[in-house]
Amino acid sequence: MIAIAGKNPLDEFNDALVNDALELIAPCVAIPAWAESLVAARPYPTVNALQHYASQLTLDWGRAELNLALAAHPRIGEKPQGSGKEALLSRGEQSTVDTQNRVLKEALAQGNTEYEAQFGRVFLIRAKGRSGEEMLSELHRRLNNSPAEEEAEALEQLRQITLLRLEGAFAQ
Ligand SMILES: NC(=O)NC1=NC(=O)NC1=O
Repeated sequence: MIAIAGKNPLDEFNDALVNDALELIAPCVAIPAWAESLVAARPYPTVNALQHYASQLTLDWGRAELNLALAAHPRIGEKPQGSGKEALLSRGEQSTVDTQNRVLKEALAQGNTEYEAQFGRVFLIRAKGRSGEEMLSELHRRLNNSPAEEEAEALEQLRQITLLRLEGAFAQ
């Protein structure tokens, strides 16, 4: 949440120095080029215009961006560690996962291990609004994807996570 006394988040972002503006949106996704392009196109007349351009920029993402971004996304079902903004956001997004449910927790851990063995990267899913059970069934479904299908699905989930975080950062 970009909250500086008195100014609305959009004005704050538009008026900020480049490095401050980059810092404001860095927690959305760990893809520097995305943040740099978004900051370079300031000022934005509305939050909608900002979000539209941010969404357009995500269409260029491929495997390299996916692998870059995954470093900042803890596994589903593992309590996101760390004190950074990303960890805070991840904890919020994953708050629906009932980590007290040992059976679910173990099934997610098992699924994550299988997924990583099969696709060579962390399973990524937009967790906000999804229960742990829903994410487990999505994980099982996606284990049947081909590598190409799965890369496309993972990228779409990364786009959703990123744009939801951006929305949150500019919410009044
Ligand atoms: N591996 C993941 O899917 N992680 C995450 N999904 C989210 O929506 N937030 C995360 O940290």
